[in-house]
Amino acid sequence: MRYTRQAQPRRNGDKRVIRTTARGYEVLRDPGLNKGTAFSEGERAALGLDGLLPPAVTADMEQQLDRAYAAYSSEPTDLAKHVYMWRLHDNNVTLFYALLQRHLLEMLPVVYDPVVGEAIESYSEVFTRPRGVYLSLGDPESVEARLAAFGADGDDIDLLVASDAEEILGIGDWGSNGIDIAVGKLAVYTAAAGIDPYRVIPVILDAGTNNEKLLNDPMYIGYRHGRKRGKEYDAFIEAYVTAAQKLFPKALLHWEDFGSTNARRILDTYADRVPSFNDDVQGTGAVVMAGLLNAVRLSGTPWTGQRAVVLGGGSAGCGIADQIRDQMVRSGLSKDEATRRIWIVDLPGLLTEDLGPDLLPYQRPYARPSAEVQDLARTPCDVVTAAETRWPAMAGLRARAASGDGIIDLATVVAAVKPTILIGTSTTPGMFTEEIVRKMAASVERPIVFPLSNPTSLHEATPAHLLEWTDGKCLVATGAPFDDVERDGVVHRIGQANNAALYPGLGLGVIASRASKVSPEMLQAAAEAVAGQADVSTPGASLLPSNSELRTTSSIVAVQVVQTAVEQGLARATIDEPVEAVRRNVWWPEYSTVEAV
Ligand SMILES: NC(=O)c1ccc[n+]([C@@H]2O[C@H](COP(=O)([O-])OP(=O)(O)OC[C@H]3O[C@@H](n4cnc5c(N)ncnc54)[C@H](O)[C@@H]3O)[C@@H](O)[C@H]2O)c1
Ligand SMILES: O=C(O)C[C@H](O)C(=O)O
Ligand SMILES: [Mn+2]
Repeated sequence: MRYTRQAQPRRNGDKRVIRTTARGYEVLRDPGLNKGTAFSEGERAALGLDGLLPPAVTADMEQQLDRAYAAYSSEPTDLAKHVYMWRLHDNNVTLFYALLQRHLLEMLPVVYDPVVGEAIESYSEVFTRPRGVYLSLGDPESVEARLAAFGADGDDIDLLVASDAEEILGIGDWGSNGIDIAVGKLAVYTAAAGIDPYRVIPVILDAGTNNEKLLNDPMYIGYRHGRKRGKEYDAFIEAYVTAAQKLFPKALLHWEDFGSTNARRILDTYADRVPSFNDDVQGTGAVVMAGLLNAVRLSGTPWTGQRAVVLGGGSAGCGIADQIRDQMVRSGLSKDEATRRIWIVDLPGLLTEDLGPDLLPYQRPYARPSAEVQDLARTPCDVVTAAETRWPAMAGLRARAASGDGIIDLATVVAAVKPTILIGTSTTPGMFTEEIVRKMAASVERPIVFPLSNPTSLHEATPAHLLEWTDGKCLVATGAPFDDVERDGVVHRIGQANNAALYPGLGLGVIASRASKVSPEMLQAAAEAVAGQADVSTPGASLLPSNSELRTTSSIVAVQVVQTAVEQGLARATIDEPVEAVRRNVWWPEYSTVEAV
C-alpha cells in the first residue's frame, strides 16, 4: 500500500490527512490521491508535482465542479454522460462524489438506474478499466486469492455488493458485464448515505451466462460458458461467503440481481450466518412498504381491508408480497388470512396449487386452492420461446398451453378480486392496460398502482396513463424516475419506489451498529423511516421522499436501523448514541491534505 488514510474522525468539515510515499505522476494517476489543480503549493513541492500541473491553484473545489459539470453537460447522450462520470471517478474519486452529490437528482438516473442498464448491455464495448473483483465459477479455487488481490486489510472493508447478474434489473442475464450493477449500487451507497467508498468492494460472481449475444460476441470479457447451476454453483457461492468472511470479518454482504431460483435460497442460507441481505427481495419489499404505508393511509381503507394483486412473482414480487402479508398481520389478521388477501400472477397466470412442483418454494404459500378458482375463465396461452431459459414459471406456462387449459390472466384476476393494490414486477411493459386499470378503478375509490419494473421502458404502465384512466384518483409510485403529471390543476409528483431510497441508509445503519444480521424489524424500521420523510398532506403529493433528499432520508433510516439493532441485541458495536454512531461512519467528498512521507 503506497499510502494510508486517517480513518477517524470522519465528520463533515474535519480535515483528513493522507500520508503517501508516492511522487509526481504516481500521485496524479491515483484517483484516491489526485486533486488536480486543488493541490496547494506546499503539497506540489513536497509531492514532486511542480511542473506536472498548470500553475493556477484552485483552493476549493468550486471551479473544478463547474468545469466537470460543463463537460458532463456537453456529452451528447446519457450513456456518454455515464461513461464521462466513471472516467472522472477513475481520475479523481472525491470530485466524482462531490459532483454526484451536488447534482444528485439529475445524475442519479445517469450513474445508476436506468442508464446503468444501457452501460451493462454495452460493457464489453465501453470497458476502460476494472473497478471491482471478478470471481469466476470456472476457477473456484482462486476465489479467496482473487478477493485478497483487492489489497485491503480485514478491518478496512465494511461492505461487499455481489451479483451473479442472472437478472439485472428487468433486462435479464448479462454475465460479467453485470459488475456495473454492483459498482452502481455502491456509488449510490456513497452519494446517498456517505458510505466510505474506500471501504467497499464490488464483486461479480461469474457463473457463466445464457445470453447468446454475449456468448457469441468476440468482445465479451466474461467466462464464456453456459450458466452453471446446482452443486457447482452452490459451492461457488459458499466459497465466496467463506472467503469474504475470512478476509473481511466485519463486512456486510449485499446480494443484488440474482435469478429467481437462487436469490431467495442464497438469502435464506446465509441470513443468520453473516450480516447479509438481498436488495431485490428485502430492500424492494421495504421501500414498496414505505410507499404503501402512505398510500394505504390516503386510501382510507385499513390494511385489514386491502387486497393486493402482484404481477410477476419473482424475487421482487414475492419480497413485496411477504412485506404486505406481514403488515396485515401487524394490523390484526392471522398469517393465513393475510396470505389469502394477496394474489400473485406470473407467466402461467394466477398462481394456483395445481401448478405443484412448478412453483418456487417462496411462491407456494400464495398459490390459490384449485376449488377457489375453478369458475374463473381461462384464456388460451402461447409459450414465449424467447423466455424459455429465463424463468422457471415457463414450465407451468408450457404445461397449461399443452393441456389446452389456458391461464387465468391478470384481467380476469382483477375483475374477480377487485384489488385495492396492484403491483408490477413482471419486467413486461404495458401489462397494466387501460381496460385492467379502469376495471380496478370502478370498484375502488383510490386505487393504489405501483408499476415497478426497471428500467423505465419496462414499466407496466406510465403514471400519466394511470392517472388518466382513473380520473386522477390513482395513488402511483414507480421504480424508475418519472416526471410530474399535471391534471385538472393538480400536480401529481411521482414517488420513486426504488430500493435506492432504502438500502443505503439500511447499510449505513448495519455498518454503524456492526449488526450481526439484518432482521425483519430493521427492515420495517427502515420502511417507516422512509415513509415518514414524505409529506403526503397536499393533493398530488409524492408517496415517497424526493431523491433530492436522499442524504437526509438515508441518515434517518440509518439511525432507526441502529436503534432497532440495539433494541434487538444485534448490535456488536458499543452504541451510546445512535445519531453519533451514524455520524462517525459518514464519509464526505472533501479533499484531504496529502503529506509526503
Ligand atoms: N423498483 C425497485 O426498487 C425494484 C426492485 C427490484 C426489482 N425491480 C424490478 O422488478 C422486475 C422483476 O425483478 P425480479 O428481481 O423480481 O426478477 P425475477 O426474475 O426474480 O422475477 C420476474 C418474474 O416475472 C415473471 N414474468 C415474466 N414475464 C411475465 C409476464 N409477462 N407476466 C407475468 N409475470 C411475468 C417471471 O416468471 C418471474 O417470476 C425487474 O424489472 C426489476 O427491475 C424493481
Ligand atoms: O436497481 C434498481 O434500480 C432497483 C432494483 O434493484 C432493480 O433490480 O430494478
Ligand atoms: Mn436489483
